[in-house]
Amino acid sequence: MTVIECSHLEKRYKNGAGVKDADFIIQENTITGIVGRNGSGKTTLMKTIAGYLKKTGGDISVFGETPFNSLKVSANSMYLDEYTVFSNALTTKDILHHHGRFYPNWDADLAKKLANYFAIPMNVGTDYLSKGQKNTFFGILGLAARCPLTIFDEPTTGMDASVRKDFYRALLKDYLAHPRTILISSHHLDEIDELIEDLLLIDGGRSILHLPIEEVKEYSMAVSGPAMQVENWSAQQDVIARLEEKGGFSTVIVKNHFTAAEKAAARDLRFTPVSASDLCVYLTRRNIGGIDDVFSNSQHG
Ligand SMILES: Nc1ncnc2c1ncn2[C@@H]1O[C@H](COP(=O)(O)OP(=O)(O)OP(=O)(O)O)[C@@H](O)[C@H]1O
Repeated sequence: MTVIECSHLEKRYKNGAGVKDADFIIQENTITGIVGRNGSGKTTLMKTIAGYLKKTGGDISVFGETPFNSLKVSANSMYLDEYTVFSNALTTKDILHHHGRFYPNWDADLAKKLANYFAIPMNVGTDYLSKGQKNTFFGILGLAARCPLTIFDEPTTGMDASVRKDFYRALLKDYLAHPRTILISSHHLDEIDELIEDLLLIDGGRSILHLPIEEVKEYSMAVSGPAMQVENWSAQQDVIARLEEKGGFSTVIVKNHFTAAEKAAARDLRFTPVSASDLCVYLTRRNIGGIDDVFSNSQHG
């Protein structure tokens, strides 16, 4: 069953930024990683899916309804980010209790065990938790609620490395036991590429790649060697990026759909796989040079 369908979706703010053209379908019971550079539109997209923001163009359907002002979408989805706010009159224990009253699939035992494992204080308001504890607590809410659609917007902000690892493991274990539709955004694709099934890459407000993560890992190849040979060989290929030439050697990133004969013709060239995370970097590169260029020839004037 389709849970989310976006067709040329737009959610533009007054300044023109936001989501400009999102086009994808997400099926029930999948974990999708949403990645993209800072400011690419991930949060805007996820908040539009959750019904927090109203689209300005195109189409969006979540559980068959336009999400903005939809009771069905709010009852069946949960959006969590680091800015989630609860009244300080409520302790963390109270918040767990109230979630149990609101979310029909709430697993109170799991929430309690996770809070205990992650050493979350239970007798304070969320303002008294550290940044990492607060986000871990929100992560626990997202897991224990077992909402049909759960949206984690950069859930591991502030978590230390071992908490991040444990959180993702808890997420995977609970998802396998209780499949539902999960969206998770992250700037660290290499941390979630074993967890997610599909990847949605956003760039400049547009969805530019939506594929199973295993296909993303096979999507491209780095081809290196003497610059002239690389140039000649790649002339007939789909080139994604050309890396800086050094000492007469160069590397191109090409789509991995060349034939065996084409590969055999590239005798002196070296083929290396490109990780999903590196591919996303190449697909969203800006042609504005590197950070070193900011400092070169300027003398700060
Ligand atoms: N309330 C707002 N009003 C105007 N522009 C906004 C607003 N919120 C976000 N934007 C702009 O919309 C664009 C997308 O922002 P968004 O927060 O969705 O990106 P993001 O991919 O989640 O970024 P990050 O990875 O840094 O969290 C950015 O250019 C941002 O400056």
